[in-house]
Amino acid sequence: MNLSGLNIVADENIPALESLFDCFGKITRIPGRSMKKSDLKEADILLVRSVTKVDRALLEGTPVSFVGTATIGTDHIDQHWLHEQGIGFSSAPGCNADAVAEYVLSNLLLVAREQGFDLLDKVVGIVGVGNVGRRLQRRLERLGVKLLLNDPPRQSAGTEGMVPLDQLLKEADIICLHTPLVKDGKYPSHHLLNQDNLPLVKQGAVLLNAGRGPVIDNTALLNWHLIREDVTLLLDVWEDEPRVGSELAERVRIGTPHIAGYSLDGKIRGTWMLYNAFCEHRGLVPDVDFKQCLSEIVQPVVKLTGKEDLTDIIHMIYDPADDHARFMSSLDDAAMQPERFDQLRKQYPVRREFAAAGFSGAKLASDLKGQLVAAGFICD
Ligand SMILES: NC(=O)c1ccc[n+]([C@@H]2O[C@H](COP(=O)([O-])OP(=O)(O)OC[C@H]3O[C@@H](n4cnc5c(N)ncnc54)[C@H](O)[C@@H]3O)[C@@H](O)[C@H]2O)c1
Ligand SMILES: O=C(O)[C@H](O)[C@H](O)COP(=O)(O)O
Repeated sequence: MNLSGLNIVADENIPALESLFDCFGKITRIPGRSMKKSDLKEADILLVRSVTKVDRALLEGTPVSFVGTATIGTDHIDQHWLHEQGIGFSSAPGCNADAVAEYVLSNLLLVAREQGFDLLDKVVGIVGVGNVGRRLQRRLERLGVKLLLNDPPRQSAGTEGMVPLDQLLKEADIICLHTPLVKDGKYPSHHLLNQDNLPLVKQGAVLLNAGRGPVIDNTALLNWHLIREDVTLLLDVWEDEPRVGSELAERVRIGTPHIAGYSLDGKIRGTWMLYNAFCEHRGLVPDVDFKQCLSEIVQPVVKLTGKEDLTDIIHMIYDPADDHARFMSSLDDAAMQPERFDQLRKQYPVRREFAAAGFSGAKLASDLKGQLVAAGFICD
């Protein structure tokens, strides 16, 4: 690596920055939500997360020549303007997709246990079958769950087996939203679920959104849910986050502060992907392996008594009820204050991905072992 002396300005919530970017120069960490042009007067590299709007207003007149976002979503970035200006750009596609798929699985198993149903008797509809949706599809299929898939952009590119959104809404018992937030073009997803199509949702269905808040019109959702309390809501993302109205929050079975993708593995993978992208941008050869970045993080160990089922084991690694309890205790009468929402995210406990788990104690029964492999654990 023969590059140093650059100024790197980064969101304070990006992990593993020092081990990956120290070699390029001086790192200044600042809060992403309030980042402004004056913070970037001398910046060569800007590294953000989803809470910083990166556009002409932020960057014009600054020396920034490379922008990276350690996230999957890119709706906060004006990529067109960056391209016009010749500013290098990278996001981190798929970096936390496993974490989101695991968040969904943990949530669905929680609801199944509470409501006394078996996921195998339900039809799960996945809207948006990209990095997240495909991982979820694979795990549910391997567990034997029936699926309906909707992804018009992929369908028009030739992928078979998709159904129209209205059909999915009418026929699925569980609906999971994993589209990006797109406001224009041929397949906009802004308010994809709205007052016109929410009434199509089946009696007693489960509706989960771990994409972006504005993919569901939250005002329409609240009004509809006042008369459709039979539908179980699981929301990780909110239309006006970091502000969340209590009226909607109090109607959800699981409400979380946009943390579906917050595994430590996923966050560090995001930083590592930006490191690789920056090396490529400057014609450098990367020399840090992803495994090296994780080497000092403690491995979670599941201690088995022999009585656990799949839900128990998954919830030993990640139980969404804990996040929900923290979220609800942060609501005041009218709303979740933006500072509190951000604080919950900043102080998020270490969460590892299923594949990182080790096992001790009782031997795994072979049928449970098969389910764990299907769910994304590696347990040989
Ligand atoms: N809650 C979280 O913590 C979290 C974490 C990661 C990603 N996300 C969000 O989830 C989104 C999806 O992530 P991904 O990695 O799967 O992205 P991806 O780009 O790999 O896949 C998105 C898929 O959605 C499809 N799509 C686009 N517009 C659509 C529409 N109108 N209707 C149906 N399908 C549509 C695309 O064709 C694509 O296949 C991200 O853009 C991000 O906004 C949220
Ligand atoms: O797009 C993504 O990757 C996720 O939504 C990500 O988890 C957002 O986290 P943030 O950047 O807001 O910390």
